[in-house]
Amino acid sequence: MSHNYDVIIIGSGPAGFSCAMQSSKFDKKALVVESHKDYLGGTWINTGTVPSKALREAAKTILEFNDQFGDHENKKPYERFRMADLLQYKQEILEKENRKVKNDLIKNEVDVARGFGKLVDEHTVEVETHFGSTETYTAEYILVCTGSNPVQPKEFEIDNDKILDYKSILELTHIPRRLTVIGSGVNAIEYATTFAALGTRVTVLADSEDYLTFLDHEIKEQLEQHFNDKGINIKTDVAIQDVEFNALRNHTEVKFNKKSGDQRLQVLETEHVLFLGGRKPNIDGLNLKAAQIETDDNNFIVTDDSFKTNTDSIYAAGDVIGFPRLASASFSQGRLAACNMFGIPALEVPDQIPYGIYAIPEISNIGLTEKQAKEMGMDVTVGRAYFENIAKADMTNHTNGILKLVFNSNNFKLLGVHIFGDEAANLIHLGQSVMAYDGDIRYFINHVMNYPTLSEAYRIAAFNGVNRVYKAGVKYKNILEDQEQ
Ligand SMILES: Cc1cc2nc3c(=O)[nH]c(=O)nc-3n(C[C@H](O)[C@H](O)[C@H](O)COP(=O)(O)OP(=O)(O)OC[C@H]3O[C@@H](n4cnc5c(N)ncnc54)[C@H](O)[C@@H]3O)c2cc1C
Ligand SMILES: NC(=O)c1ccc[n+]([C@@H]2O[C@H](COP(=O)([O-])OP(=O)(O)OC[C@H]3O[C@@H](n4cnc5c(N)ncnc54)[C@H](O)[C@@H]3O)[C@@H](O)[C@H]2O)c1
Repeated sequence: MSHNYDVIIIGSGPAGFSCAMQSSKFDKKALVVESHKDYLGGTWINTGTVPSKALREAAKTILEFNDQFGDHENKKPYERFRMADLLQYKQEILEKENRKVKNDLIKNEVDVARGFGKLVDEHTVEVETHFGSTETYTAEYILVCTGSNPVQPKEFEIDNDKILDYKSILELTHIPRRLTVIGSGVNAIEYATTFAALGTRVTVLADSEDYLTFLDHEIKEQLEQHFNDKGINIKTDVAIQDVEFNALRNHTEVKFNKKSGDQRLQVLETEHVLFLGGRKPNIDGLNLKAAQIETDDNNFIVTDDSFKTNTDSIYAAGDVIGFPRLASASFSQGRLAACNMFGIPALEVPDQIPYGIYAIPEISNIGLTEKQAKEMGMDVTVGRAYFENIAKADMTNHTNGILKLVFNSNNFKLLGVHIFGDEAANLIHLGQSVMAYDGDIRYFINHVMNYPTLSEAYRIAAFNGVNRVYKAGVKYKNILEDQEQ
């Protein structure tokens, strides 16, 4: 049977975009269906990764300026900088990234259908356009990559004025003096530090006993120290009872209690509340049952390692299939889905992927934490470098940071890298490459690296680790010679 397209891709986020591009490079005819009226790029470009990071970069610049040159007018950033300028900066970047996606699709002859897509059967997608008409398309394969949307709070309502969510925080008209963030995921920590950088007094309320539990314990300690220094107050194990704007007192009240210990009701007065309580897959209205697509208990679409669902012609990728729900991973998943559909050999997404938290400063990690490695019975040693000992960090005034290497004490194989500090999300890739090629930490000693750079932290941490194994420095020569043989 002949179809209109080789592949129909429902959703134009990173998973859909990369599947479309890879399919087109394979000379396959692709159609992207996107329900957003104006923009391509999904959460990635419009409400998630790109705008939140653009806002963060603007806040970081303001912080750096204040830290480096002082606050001579004795004013807080929220009194000196206009949120409108920050928002305009974010908007310009968002528009720029949107144009790139649009142009790339045009250049690669990928068709785009604007409207809400739903499955009719294993090869057919119906698109309801914004004008109320319906178009039907068929393809040999379909990729479902519809992303995710915010979970709504149970205890109160988002009014998008005083009580904000993922989207409305990006439209805030002024820098608040006080902000309460509800949630304790990556997003909550990123926004908490972004607004703290702008001079906002931030409180984070987390429903769990702990947060960011995947971090190495020393990185977490650094983060908590940083929260103390910046006056960011984190309350864990909290049950929210209500959030309400009090017009008489002109502030927003958050009523909550601790889940254990003293459970008396507490009231927090704040200017704005930002609810970041997690996200759920976009499957409503997709009519997955028309193609008997299986979902798990949390409504994420189930796929195998090739991103194929239980129906042979239908693949799924990105947030809609669950963990790790990152733009970074979604790009790879979408591309690999295209390779697998069209029988082009490709490597799988490696087990070890880096995680980047764009707090100010950044946090990034890959591989085993020190505790995990020890729990697995491995003989491990760690090497540390503190940014205060790195010349580049002095020059850029970013001396608050640590890079920690976790490695096998017997053969120096690198098992994990954990960084807290400026450019951590970028720096991690050097460690990632060494790990991917099964390398050991002597790489960082034996290779000449540009100077001054923050990458010097790898060299210092490697020396520190080797020292620790050999206790005294006298055995360096042997170690380095061993490796050359
Ligand atoms: C605030 C925030 C910050 C983030 N920061 C980062 C970060 O720094 N790094 C990182 O790696 N990840 C980050 N993420 C996560 C990242 O944005 C997502 O993992 C990624 O966008 C998921 O990509 P996707 O392709 O699955 O879906 P999306 O990007 O969500 O795109 C899905 C698209 O499908 C469309 N769609 C949905 N249903 C239909 C339908 N039925 N018909 C047609 N179209 C439909 C939607 O309109 C949307 O455009 C962040 C997320 C948020 C919320
Ligand atoms: N740098 C990055 O890579 C990056 C940045 C931001 C977001 N993301 C991704 O976007 C997605 C969403 O991230 P997120 O951090 O918003 O969500 P999340 O699901 O990671 O975390 C939400 C947290 O909020 C808590 N929570 C939920 N309801 C609550 C309530 N009523 N009171 C107090 N706490 C409550 C939950 O226990 C959970 O810990 C994730 O997939 C994340 O990985 C990635």
